[in-house]
Amino acid sequence: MNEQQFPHNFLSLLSAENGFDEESFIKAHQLNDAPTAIRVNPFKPSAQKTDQQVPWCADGFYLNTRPSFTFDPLFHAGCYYVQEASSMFIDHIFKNIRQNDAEPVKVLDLCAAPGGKSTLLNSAIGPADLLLANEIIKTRVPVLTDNLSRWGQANVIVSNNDPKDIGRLKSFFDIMLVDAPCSGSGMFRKDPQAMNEWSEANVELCHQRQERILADVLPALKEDGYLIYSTCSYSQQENEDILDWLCQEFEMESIRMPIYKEWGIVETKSPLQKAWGYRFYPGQVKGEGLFAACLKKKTNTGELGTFKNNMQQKISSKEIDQVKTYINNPDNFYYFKVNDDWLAINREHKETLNILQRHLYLKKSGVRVGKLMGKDLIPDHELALSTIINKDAVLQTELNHDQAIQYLRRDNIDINTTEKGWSLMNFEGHALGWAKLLPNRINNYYPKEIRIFSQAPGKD
Ligand SMILES: C[S@@+](CC[C@H](N)C(=O)[O-])C[C@H]1O[C@@H](n2cnc3c(N)ncnc32)[C@H](O)[C@@H]1O
Repeated sequence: MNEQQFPHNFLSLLSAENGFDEESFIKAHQLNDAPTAIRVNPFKPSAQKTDQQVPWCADGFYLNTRPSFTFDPLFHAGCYYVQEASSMFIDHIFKNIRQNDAEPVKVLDLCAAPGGKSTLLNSAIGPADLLLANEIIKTRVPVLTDNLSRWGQANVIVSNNDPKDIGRLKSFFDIMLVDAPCSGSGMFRKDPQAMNEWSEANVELCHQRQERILADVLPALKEDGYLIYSTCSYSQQENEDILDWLCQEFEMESIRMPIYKEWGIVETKSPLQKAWGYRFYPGQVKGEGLFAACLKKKTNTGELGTFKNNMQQKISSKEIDQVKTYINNPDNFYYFKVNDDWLAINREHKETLNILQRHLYLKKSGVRVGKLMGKDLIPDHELALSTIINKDAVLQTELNHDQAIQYLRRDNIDINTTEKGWSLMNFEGHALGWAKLLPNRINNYYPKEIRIFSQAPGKD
């Protein structure tokens, strides 16, 4: 790639940015050697072969080669997420603003699909904290719920709403991440096609949409709450200009982040000198293009009104006791039903769940445990992947790599077993899902929608 191959005017605009090194940027795009990185799941430790740590994220690691993740059962078990390294800077920001704050927090990830930053935030929060991961586009919600189900936590809710709907939850969240839809120039190296769609007119459209999204959702942030704003664009209109606008229109206060020179991140000051931002340029950092910043809200937008809780279904304590046998530390959770399904969420979140059920379209709430059929539980896939399951209450079958791939393809599995009943199908001790062991066959219950379709291991 040479400089002529970037979209018209793209490089000339970028070269005006302080701290931008054009030569290393062009070279990084010419070499086309985007680093591969994963972020490990702290709740599902596994023997990952990792090479070098991502400097701004303790769970992030670069890999020297890009393996076929599709054919790695540990990927399907939720032991790690494949995420480009710059994005993991959100972890650094989150840990800095959470440092001295022992109070539980409600965290919103507004533009969440496919869930890279949601799984990151889910790792960073504790059980008494809650994450609401929202995605406006309905068809993008399943991938978000699948990724969060793999992560295995019960302190997470997924919604499918417009930012305006969320904005009605006045002063509800302590921290919100707006990883805004943008013109995407930061992904040019990984996705050269994105260059064809880039134009100054589109940057302007994205800028307007970013302002609209932020104005709609900001009422939901508490006074003294934090907004983390990020894009994968290099354009000042989508980045520093947005920060100036937030400071001017909403009296927000910029929070400066500690960074080390050797990380290669460029700290910027917005044109009106109101805010700090953090820019990631390929060639200067080991990662893709990213912009991130953090601001504190200094105004009060009122409170959400109170209301009577009359939405809960009547449920029998006998049934709850039955469900509890499948859960570790069962008294830590609140159990509820949605249609015939039993779900569990960390008990601190009962009230919050109730409020969110009233205001939003919830697509996942805590962990779906399964359906009760008389004395039996028909276990849900989410339960298998969760870290709250009581593994002593169920059968477990350890699979080798070939058997695990057969299972993940939803094929017949070649195993000899004399056990009968529902069994977790494990790989290296990590559950992949359920199968039912019958006297003369095994029924494979891996969900059809997420099974492996490709036949031969290859690069993905
Ligand atoms: C940069 S992507 C988010 C990536 C995600 N945070 C991650 O780390 O995996 C932006 C998301 O914003 C969503 N989006 C698009 N238009 C939107 C709008 N008007 N309001 C809110 N979200 C929107 C897109 O569907 C997309 O999922």
